[in-house]
Amino acid sequence: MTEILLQNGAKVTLLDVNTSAGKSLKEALDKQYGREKTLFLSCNVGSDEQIQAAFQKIIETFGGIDIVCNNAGILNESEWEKTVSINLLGVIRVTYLALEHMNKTNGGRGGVIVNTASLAGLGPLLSCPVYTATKHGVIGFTRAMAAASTASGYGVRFSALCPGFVQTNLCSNILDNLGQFSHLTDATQKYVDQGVIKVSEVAKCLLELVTDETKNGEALMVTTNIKKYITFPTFTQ
Ligand SMILES: NC(=O)C1=CN([C@@H]2O[C@H](COP(=O)(O)OP(=O)(O)OC[C@H]3O[C@@H](n4cnc5c(N)ncnc54)[C@H](O)[C@@H]3O)[C@@H](O)[C@H]2O)C=CC1
Ligand SMILES: CCCCCC(=O)CC\C=C/C=C/C=C/[C@@H](O)[C@@H](O)CCCC(=O)O
Repeated sequence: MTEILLQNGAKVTLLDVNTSAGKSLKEALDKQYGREKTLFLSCNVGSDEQIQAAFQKIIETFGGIDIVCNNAGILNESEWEKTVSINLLGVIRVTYLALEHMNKTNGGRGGVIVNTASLAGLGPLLSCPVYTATKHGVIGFTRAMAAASTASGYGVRFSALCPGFVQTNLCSNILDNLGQFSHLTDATQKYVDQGVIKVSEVAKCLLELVTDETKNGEALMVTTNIKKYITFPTFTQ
């Protein structure tokens, strides 16, 4: 995701609780894109203070915040409260703190916030009900924020990215983290066996949500053979 943003002219700040991984990635990106194009800051999305400090440093370094990608996430059905704290509460926390800087009614210059949900945010994944709940929550929060932003004149677009299985560390460790639902490994594997998508495909979808200014309140589903904007039921007469 970082690379596609850099390739399209953005300067990118990487925020991650994993300091060693973040520093290593920064070193690699420096060689390819130049030291001035990226910044790495150690940051736990569970901490208001760390997020606020990071945003302050970003503004000092790059002058403002135009794009936020809430991508931090875990899957651990044993440590389910931590899963909620990071996957859902972290998205809400970062969004609200970013809005303080991006909101046009607050002196900001607007922008776009893309939240990484999941296919499990659109349908229940039986082996990880809490993960499923967090991702459903991310989609609901994102869509509500999009409507609130439009109605309030914030000038900030919000959309959710809903990938199927993607070849990453999280995907590699899934079956170890199903907790009381580990007996449903085979059922989960069934979905994995339907195909795993490349990170580059997800990144292209991110770029579309960032650059297409008509996209607000969207949930973009991407799997090995489907890419579609989800239509949700409406209840107003
Ligand atoms: N891998 C997959 O099959 C899919 C993943 N997703 C979502 O994509 C997002 C990225 O996950 P992956 O790249 O797959 O997993 P990953 O495990 O490779 O990356 C997750 C990143 O989040 C960071 N992180 C974890 N807790 C954090 C915290 N408290 N504060 C800051 N950073 C924290 C980790 O250090 C790691 O760098 C997650 O939200 C995940 O739920 C959605 C659909 C499919
Ligand atoms: C096991 C956790 C995976 C963590 C990474 C992901 O977020 C991957 C999500 C990938 C697939 C999710 C599939 C969800 C399927 C459900 O919607 C299922 O209920 C579909 C039922 C309807 C159907 O099969 O037609």
